[in-house]
Amino acid sequence: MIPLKIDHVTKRYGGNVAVNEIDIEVRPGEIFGLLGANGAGKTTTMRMALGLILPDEGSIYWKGKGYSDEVRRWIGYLPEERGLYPKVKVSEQVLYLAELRGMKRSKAEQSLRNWLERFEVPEYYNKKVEELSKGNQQKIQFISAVIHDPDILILDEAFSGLDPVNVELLKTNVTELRREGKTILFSSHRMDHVEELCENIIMLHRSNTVLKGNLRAIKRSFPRERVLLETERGVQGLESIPGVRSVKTGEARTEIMLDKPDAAQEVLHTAMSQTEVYRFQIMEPTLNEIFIKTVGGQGPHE
Ligand SMILES: Nc1ncnc2c1ncn2[C@@H]1O[C@H](COP(=O)(O)OP(=O)(O)OP(=O)(O)O)[C@@H](O)[C@H]1O
Repeated sequence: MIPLKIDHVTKRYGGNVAVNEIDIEVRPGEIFGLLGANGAGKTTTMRMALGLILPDEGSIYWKGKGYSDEVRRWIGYLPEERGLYPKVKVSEQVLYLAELRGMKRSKAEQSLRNWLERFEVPEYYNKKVEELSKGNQQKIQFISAVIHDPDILILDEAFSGLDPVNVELLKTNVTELRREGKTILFSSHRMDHVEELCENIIMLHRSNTVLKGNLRAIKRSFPRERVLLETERGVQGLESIPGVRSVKTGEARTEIMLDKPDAAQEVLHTAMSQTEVYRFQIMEPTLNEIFIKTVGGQGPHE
């Protein structure tokens, strides 16, 4: 049974289509990437996956079922806009949210203490939210999303506002949840995070699906237009090779962008005819490059 299935879903606001005929299936033990530029339809999709708004066409199934109170308890949500009350104690509000989702108080207390340990902040149990830094509030928000041990997790910009150490800590916990078999829908503008965590993705652009599938296969399907070159001495004349778009020479290496992937061999010949080549690598496109190419220069923002 697929834990989260978005089946041919369309959502309109007035006359505007916010999401057009999209299909998403997220399996157990999977982090599925939901990508798109501003206004592409990601939030609308997540709100439907949470059961907060209804599709106009198509259906959403959680473990094969339509939305109900039971389904609500299976879902954990980390919203992009953080919504903790500053004056209320961490334990009070997280335990309240856990009880709302059907958890017994004693079990919720134990779970909260475990999660605070996992995030290396056990002392926050009795602190007010306003006493915590923004990044640490983010950890508490994440804990609120997972405290009731949901099978389906919807994470919107999970790592925003965190320093690099805490990004790693949260990533470790997200991958641990994947290992436990959770089903995770992951929306982010950070393509490097998506590349690291997601096996499958969907890319939306102006409400439509423009790319979908296995990330490795998607990367293989795009032409390899970037060459890295490390040589003993500088190489002359790379710019004038037909099919070379640009040459950027840095301290230790040269990066060559190609219009025609075939030009790579001529780049290598030219370099070898002039000096010793330490490294020659034809690079796969990064997801960031694919994103920019696919959504027509409307790049992702941080
Ligand atoms: N409540 C609403 N009423 C009217 N239009 C809406 C509403 N919510 C979203 N839209 C429209 O639907 C489209 C998709 O918006 P959505 O918020 O889903 O995009 P997004 O991909 O989450 O963008 P962002 O990255 O900026 O958060 C946009 O054109 C937006 O203006």
